Amino acid sequence: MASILPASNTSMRSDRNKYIGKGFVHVKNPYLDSMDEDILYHLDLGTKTHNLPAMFGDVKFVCVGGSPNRMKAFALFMHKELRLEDSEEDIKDICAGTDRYCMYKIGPVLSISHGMGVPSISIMLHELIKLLYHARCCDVTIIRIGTSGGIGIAPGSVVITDKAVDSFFKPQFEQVILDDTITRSTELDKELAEELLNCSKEIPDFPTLIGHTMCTHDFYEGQGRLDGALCSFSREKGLDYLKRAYNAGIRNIEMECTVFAAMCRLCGLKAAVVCVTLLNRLECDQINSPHDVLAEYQKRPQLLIAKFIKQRLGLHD
Ligand SMILES: O=P(O)(O)O[C@H]1O[C@H](CO)[C@@H](O)[C@H]1O
Ligand SMILES: O=c1cc[nH]c(=O)[nH]1
Repeated sequence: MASILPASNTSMRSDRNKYIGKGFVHVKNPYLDSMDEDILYHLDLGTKTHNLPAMFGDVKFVCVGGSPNRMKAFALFMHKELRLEDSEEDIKDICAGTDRYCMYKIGPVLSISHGMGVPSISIMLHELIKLLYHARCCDVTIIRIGTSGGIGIAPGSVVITDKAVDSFFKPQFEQVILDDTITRSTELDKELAEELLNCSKEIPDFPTLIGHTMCTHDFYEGQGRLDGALCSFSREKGLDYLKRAYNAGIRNIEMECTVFAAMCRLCGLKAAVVCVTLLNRLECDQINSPHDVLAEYQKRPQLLIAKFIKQRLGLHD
């Protein structure tokens, strides 16, 4: 897969402005184009060392999720679903030179892991978005396929996010930049969410709903759990918070959706968040379903996204 550039082909200063608009992925950084080289350190890729347009120019769908194993499994699944001619052994981790993230390319689909939490996904997204920009990708759809804690819905339900909200139930992402806090919108693509919901209706016994998703900066206290190493509130207070979240339209809690929505929106990527729920937080804090049940739950967003991508590509089951 690696396409290494000859030493002479090093300039980044091509006419980049023409790629803004028209569905091209763009960056909002006046300094980038004046750099002679851009090293995507955590992806082990770079503009001088790799021919990014040749390697990634045809990417139309990017799927991201926390776990490296899940994203490898998704890549292998997509390879089967798209019935590509190359063999399964050809699917190699493009980022094998770093153990921060993994990345697989299956035809027009890129599958990438992002680790847990806002800082981890944010670093990956900076470099991924620059990668798509350097590769001159256009009309890219990006989907986070994750796990989450449900609120007031049956475990195993798939939630398609309409609004990504913070711990105060606000549809915004606050980023500390230098010693200032700036607020970015977390609006997601409504049509894409509806398209995904319609797609889910074609899969038998597939509980799916559209709802708000809350992003927290902690799995334990931040999500109202009583079972962390620290807990500074009462059972009643924790439950009251979760009930208020439910009444505000929140149906699940995870740890990346707000920064994901904010960054993708600013850079011209149509984005969706599709997470399965592993438990009902109004009933318990611990994830206690058997391993095989959890493994099957984790596959649900993958099934839906595979169906969606095949529909978009005009492939039928
Ligand atoms: O299943 P993933 O994609 O890792 O996402 C969820 O799971 C992790 C916590 O277990 C957090 O990263 C949360 O957002
Ligand atoms: O409860 C949960 C389950 C998965 N991921 C989360 O962030 N919270």
